[in-house]
Amino acid sequence: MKKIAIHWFRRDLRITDNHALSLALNSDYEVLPLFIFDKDILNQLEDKSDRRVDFIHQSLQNINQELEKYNTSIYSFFGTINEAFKHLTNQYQIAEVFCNEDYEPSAIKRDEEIKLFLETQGIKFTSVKDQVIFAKNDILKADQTPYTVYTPYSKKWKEKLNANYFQSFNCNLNHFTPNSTPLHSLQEIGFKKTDTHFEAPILDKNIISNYDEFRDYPSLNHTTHLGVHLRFGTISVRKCVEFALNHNQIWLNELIWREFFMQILANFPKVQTKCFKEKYENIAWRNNENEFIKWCNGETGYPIVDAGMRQLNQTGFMHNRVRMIVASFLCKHLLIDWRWGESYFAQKLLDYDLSANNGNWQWSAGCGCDSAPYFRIFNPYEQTKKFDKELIYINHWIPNLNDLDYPTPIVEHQFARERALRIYKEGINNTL
Ligand SMILES: Cc1cc2nc3c(=O)[nH]c(=O)nc-3n(C[C@H](O)[C@H](O)[C@H](O)COP(=O)(O)OP(=O)(O)OC[C@H]3O[C@@H](n4cnc5c(N)ncnc54)[C@H](O)[C@@H]3O)c2cc1C
Repeated sequence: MKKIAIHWFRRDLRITDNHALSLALNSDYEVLPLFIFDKDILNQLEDKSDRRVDFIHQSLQNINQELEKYNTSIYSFFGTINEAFKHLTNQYQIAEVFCNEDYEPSAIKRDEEIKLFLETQGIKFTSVKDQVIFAKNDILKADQTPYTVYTPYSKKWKEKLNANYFQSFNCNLNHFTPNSTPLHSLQEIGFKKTDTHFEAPILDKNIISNYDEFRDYPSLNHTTHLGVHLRFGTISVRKCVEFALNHNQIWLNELIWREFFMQILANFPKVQTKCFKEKYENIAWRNNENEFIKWCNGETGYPIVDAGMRQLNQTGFMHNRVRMIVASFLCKHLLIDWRWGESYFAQKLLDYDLSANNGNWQWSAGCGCDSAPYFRIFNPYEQTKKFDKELIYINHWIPNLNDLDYPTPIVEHQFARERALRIYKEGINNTL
């Protein structure tokens, strides 16, 4: 049997400018493209119409359409990662497995285990940087410790950047091994098609060039919606960074925030469950379940909060400005533990990413690295005046705003603000 190499697709669902794929295709072996529908992950998803699974499935179908021209297709496996590699090592003579690095703690553990298993079989495991420009240890302070404040991190990030970092990786698509096994259907893996239409990833010059001017107004929808594509690698971050450099520095800053939070999670994995600033663990959250349900359903009686939550529930997306408002509202106005909100977003967001979600929730709650100070409490009414003055966004998501059945405010703003200030202060001082 001829020896082959495997390219294991994970968060890199594209066949151009893909680092690990380019290495595999340049190796001495023909390459089998692999995707594993990982039961350990899929079983955790309660909603069988999960938009992320649909997105992944559609992206794999798109890749297969391209691969057809090269007489191959993705070899899909439905099971656990261990089962997949046991099966593959029985089925094929594998010389090497290539993949792109994934920096989430559970993925790091998974990759270490698979690497060990493959090595016992005499198979090399090669994993390389692809989803970021700078990974965990690439941008460090002079004393070789990680940055925990964004501004100096981003300054160093920009100083270090040069054209080599965003050079495209050439993928020689003629070097695949033939394969004709069909992709598992959504049904076969226990999921359903959703009603979401996924736009192809586009670096839209109009949106990006004017990003700084319009990005904060939710009704204008003037952001790129590339979050999901960066999350699953259907666009290359190198292309995005190159485009940002040429068109808009503020948009570049957003891409750097993404990497900032990724290196925070990788260097401080405790943030996955704990406040970055430990003293915030002592806040006496009220954690009222009924209020939480109202927040989730967009029934707080605060129109900008409710509009955001309804947008999230109906589409899987929420505008960044509104994400900040609803998160602040949950933690400060309702005094509900940020982890509850984080976990709700994790279920619903199409662009859900552990590091960005966690980092931004901790930022909003005041307990994260480089957070908004705890006494900065967004006033939802003032935010509306500034960013949705004509109520266009609100009216879109709450057509019955003026009807009698629209709820009255769940809590009075000034009262909630003072309560939050008191409870936060008491919590933080508890440990001094
Ligand atoms: C409470 C809260 C939770 C969030 N959860 C997530 C999440 O799970 N996944 C996620 O990708 N972003 C998250 N964000 C950040 C931000 O809201 C989204 O990245 C952005 O709204 C996505 O829209 P877009 O793709 O049009 O991005 P654009 O505004 O066009 O920005 C381009 C890209 O830059 C990155 N980016 C932008 N802002 C941030 C940021 N503040 N932190 C990290 N990366 C950023 C994203 O990859 C984004 O797609 C969260 C923000 C808040 C306040």
